[in-house]
This record gives sequence, structure tokens and C-alpha cells, in this order.
Amino acid sequence: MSGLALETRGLCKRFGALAVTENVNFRLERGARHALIGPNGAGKTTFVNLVSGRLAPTAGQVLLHGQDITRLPEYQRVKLGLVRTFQINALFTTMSALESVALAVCERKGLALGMLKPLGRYADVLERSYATLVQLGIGDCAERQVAELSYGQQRLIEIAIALSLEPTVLLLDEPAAGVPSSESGIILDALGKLDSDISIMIIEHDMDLVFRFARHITVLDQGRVVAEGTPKDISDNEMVRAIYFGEGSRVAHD
Ligand SMILES: Nc1ncnc2c1ncn2[C@@H]1O[C@H](COP(=O)(O)OP(=O)(O)OP(=O)(O)O)[C@@H](O)[C@H]1O
Repeated sequence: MSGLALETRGLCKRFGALAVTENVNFRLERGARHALIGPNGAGKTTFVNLVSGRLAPTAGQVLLHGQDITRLPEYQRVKLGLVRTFQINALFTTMSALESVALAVCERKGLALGMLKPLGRYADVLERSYATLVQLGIGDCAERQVAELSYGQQRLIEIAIALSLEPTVLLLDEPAAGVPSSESGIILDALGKLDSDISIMIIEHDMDLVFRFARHITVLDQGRVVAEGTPKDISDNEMVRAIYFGEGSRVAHD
């Protein structure tokens, strides 16, 4: 059994002639707070799609807690504790926040819903969904319609859905995307409250959030890992500054 929560070995993905993921060997330690960064089009979302099972790799392996899951479908990976969020909100905006979380959890767990089996029959799902909203600091939004909530609160609901699936490994795809800077604090606060046992990888363009959250950073460029290390290593890395942040710029870190 590997000591790693998640690992990829020689992961490759091609779309026709375009190599989007090239021999990526990625290691996520247990309990990690890890960021995957890189310029637009570097292949970050594709990497999450390969790991979560949305896309099949052209070559290579994905291991979860040492188990080869390369050929497992997405829902089975979720059952094993590998959960991801999406860049774009896919919420049921006319429902309450609580119903929206619970319904999404039922869907992703493959639980039957309908006239004969309404949401209210899944008391355990509702209970867990509510507890997650409270944990993320939006318990008071539970009965409010999603459409009435701020964009930052809606992004937290996406995280609540993921947490309600009881992940051991959580992949967060741009949790602060589109969130105004006045609200990005609630995302960071929520990330700070996540159980330390959950191993987390975040994709994010907001460098302030990345450098506050991550203890380890991997940099992708053109589908390849070009740098890895602590926030300070990355901030000090001239090649990273040149390709990602622009020649001569400097990344802020604590
Ligand atoms: N289904 C697809 N078919 C063909 N090309 C694709 C497909 N999905 C992604 N690509 C290409 O793969 C490359 C990497 O895309 P990807 O979305 O993974 O990058 P990214 O690093 O997540 O970018 P961003 O930061 O802008 O979200 C891009 O050139 C994109 O156009």
C-alpha cells in the first residue's frame, strides 16, 4: 500500500495530434494542501478530468491510496473517496441551497429519486448536507433559494456537494473562479476549515489564494510538469516566473 493519497505515473493524453498531458508523474501526499498551477491551456483541467475518470488517458496510470483506478468509471472513483468540483456552477438555482446539495449528492451517488422516492426519504443525505453547509459557514443559507445567494456562496455550495460525498481526496477546480475579490475571503476561510485528513489538490489562478492555501505547488506548462516544490521554491524559480508570471515578475508569498 502506497503512502500517497493519489499518484499518477506517466500519464499522457492526446487529442488527435495535440498532446495535452505529457508523461505527468504527480504525487499527492496524505493530508496534502497542494496547488496545481499553470498558464491558460497548460492542461490543468484535462489533468483533473483524467484523474477523476471523466477522460480516459492515452497512456499511464492513476493510483488512489495505492490502488490502480485507471480503468474505473467516475462514479466508482467517487465511491472510493475521489471527489472533484467543477469550474462552472451546475446548481439547481430554483431550489433551496440544502435541496440543491442533497439532490446533487443523490445524483452523484446514483441514488434513485422520483415521485415514489422523494428527496425527503433520504434523511441521512439531508442531514449530512446540512452539516456540511454549517461547516462551510453558510448554514443560514440552507433554506434560501440558490439564485438569491451571492456568487461566492454559490461556489461554496459546489464545495459542500463535494464534501457531502465524504472524500478522502478532493480535487477543487478553480473554486474562486468568477468570485469578486470582496468575497474571495469566504472561499479561503472555507478551505481553511476542511478536515485535515482530506488530501486536497486545488487548481486556481488567484495566486493570493494559492500561496495562502498550498504547502506544495506543481507547475504545468504545455502538458508537462515544469516545476514542483514549496511556495517559496516556486516563487523563487526563475523559469516559472518567465513562463507563467512573465519575465521579471515576482510571486508574492508569506
Ligand atoms: N476535448 C478536447 N478536444 C481537443 N482539445 C482539447 C479538449 N479539451 C481540452 N483541449 C485542449 O487542451 C489544452 C489544455 O486545456 P485545459 O482546459 O486542460 O487547460 P487548463 O490549463 O485547464 O486551462 P485554463 O486555465 O484556461 O482552464 C487546450 O489547448 C485545450 O484547447
